[in-house]
Amino acid sequence: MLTVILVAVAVLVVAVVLGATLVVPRRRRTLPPAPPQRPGLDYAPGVGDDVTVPRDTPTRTLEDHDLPPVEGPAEAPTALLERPEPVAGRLTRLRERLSRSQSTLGRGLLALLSRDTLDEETWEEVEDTLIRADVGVTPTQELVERLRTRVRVLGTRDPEQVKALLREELVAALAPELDRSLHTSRHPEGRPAVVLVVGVNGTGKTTTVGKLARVLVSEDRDVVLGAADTFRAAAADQLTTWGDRVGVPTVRGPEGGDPASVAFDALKAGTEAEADVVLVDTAGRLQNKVGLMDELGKVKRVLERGGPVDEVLLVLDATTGQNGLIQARVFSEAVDVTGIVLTKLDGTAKGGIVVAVQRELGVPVKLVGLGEGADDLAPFEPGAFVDALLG
Ligand SMILES: Nc1nc2c(ncn2[C@@H]2O[C@H](COP(=O)(O)OP(=O)(O)OP(=O)(O)O)[C@@H](O)[C@H]2O)c(=O)[nH]1
Repeated sequence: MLTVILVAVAVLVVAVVLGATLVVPRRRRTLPPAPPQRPGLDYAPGVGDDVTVPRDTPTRTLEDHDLPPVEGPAEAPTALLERPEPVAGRLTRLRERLSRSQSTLGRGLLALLSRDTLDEETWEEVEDTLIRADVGVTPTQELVERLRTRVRVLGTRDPEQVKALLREELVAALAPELDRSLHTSRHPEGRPAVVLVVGVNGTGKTTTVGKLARVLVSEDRDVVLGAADTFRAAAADQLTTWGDRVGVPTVRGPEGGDPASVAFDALKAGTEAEADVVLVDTAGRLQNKVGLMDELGKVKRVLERGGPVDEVLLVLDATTGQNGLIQARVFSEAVDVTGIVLTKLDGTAKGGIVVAVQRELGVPVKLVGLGEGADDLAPFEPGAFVDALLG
């Protein structure tokens, strides 16, 4: 019994001691003092507050932050634009290419004229060489006749002098007196100049519009492009790419849409943007003459609402020779061509097509394409062209 009483007392004592240890600290346990409020972090600092209270976390660097994803181009779009070469510097470079590709004509003529005897047979060979170079029969006969007379009158066979005479006659055959300037200036009454570019698909029409846009941009002109070649969707894409490269907007329509409506929209956009010039690319399929006339006539009429179209440029591929002349004839009946662009002169050993086509249409070659490079379009200059031909 005593043992039981002792155990009970011991249990009671242990319970009291444990309870005391558990209760006392709990009663004493109070919340830790609140950290001081930090001006600038926990509340807006007032006068007299120490704003240099150190922050509670280390300062994060830019690398530690999760930055939002960049939308759009990382650089300003203008930084991506190409700077077209100035036209003035082009001709020398292009001349080299021309003289390389066409050296056969110049070299052939000079070799013939340097022969010991300039007999009938030699003059016939000179004629054949010029005709093979696409100069055309009548212009060739006229040229050779004049040259023969001058060589006889001169009475000399000095190669340099004969070469100088040949140069003069070739330049004369290219009608250097023709006005080859491009009318691309904004009109005083506040409307943009309008340039309509026509030609058979594949002649380099779209490429020429793109290159011409670059020429104009290099001259600080504000340009708007109209992709009225709705026949081939890729043509509009191609033109848009050309424009984008130099910051020129392109107005386009749905594939197979009305080319005249695209031309209208392009002119409207150009007028609203106060552009200097609107360049309009066309499809000009040669499916038949009536269809071509209808299509180009409609496009031209729409563009003429504000005033006459400033330039109608016919693009011809120099490598197609006589075929180019047939195209020239058909197009000139459909629209009043004001200038010719002869492309791919770099791809032909000929060059006489310039003479033939000017004669055919009575309008000047104003521009020549001398390669696939973006700035391989040069103003046509008879003297420089003949120098390149003669090497
Ligand atoms: N070598 C050379 N190639 C050229 C020249 N001009 C254009 N080309 C090339 O000729 C091909 C046809 O050019 P495009 O501009 O597409 O011809 P297009 O007449 O507009 O034809 P569509 O767009 O179908 O109407 C392209 O591969 C051009 O790079 C040039 O002066 N020299």
